[in-house]
Amino acid sequence: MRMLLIHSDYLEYEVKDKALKKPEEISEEQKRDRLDEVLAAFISVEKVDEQNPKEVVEKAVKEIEDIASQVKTKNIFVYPFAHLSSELASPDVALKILKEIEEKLKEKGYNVKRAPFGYYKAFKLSCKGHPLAELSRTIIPGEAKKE
Ligand SMILES: C[C@@H](O)[C@H](N)C(=O)N[C@H]1[C@@H](O)[C@H](n2cnc3c(N)ncnc32)O[C@@H]1CO
Repeated sequence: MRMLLIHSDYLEYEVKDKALKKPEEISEEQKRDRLDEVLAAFISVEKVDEQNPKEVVEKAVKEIEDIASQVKTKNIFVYPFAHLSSELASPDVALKILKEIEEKLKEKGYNVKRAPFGYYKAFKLSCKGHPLAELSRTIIPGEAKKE
């Protein structure tokens, strides 16, 4: 799994077209959304993650929690982003893993939104620009490498 984490004044998106034959079904409200004072986690789920989805979810949640506490926010935007890797996991596995990351963070008391899966989306982001505002993480079942 590859994650790009951006601490932002806000992240807002608007769903445009389908990017998969069968994207995630979404409600009218999910077609656009916004979160302020947010840690945006752009996530590419990779083929290697299919070997142990449970472990990858746990490690991703731990990394996100770690950074969220350093930048002092409880607002997390889980954003499916297929552009951080050339070895992508299948859409089914990727969606399952992203939903589990969302659920685990909610269980831990974070205010979490997840952008819809399988679409082209317009988005606006306002990176805060402090030293910890732009980070990346690589998570591989069995180990997690930091940037
Ligand atoms: C396209 C661009 O504007 C948009 N931002 C986009 O990336 N859309 C992606 C993800 O929502 C999702 N998706 C499919 N496979 C994966 C995967 N392995 N990991 C994460 N997302 C995935 O399916 C879309 C097409 O790849």
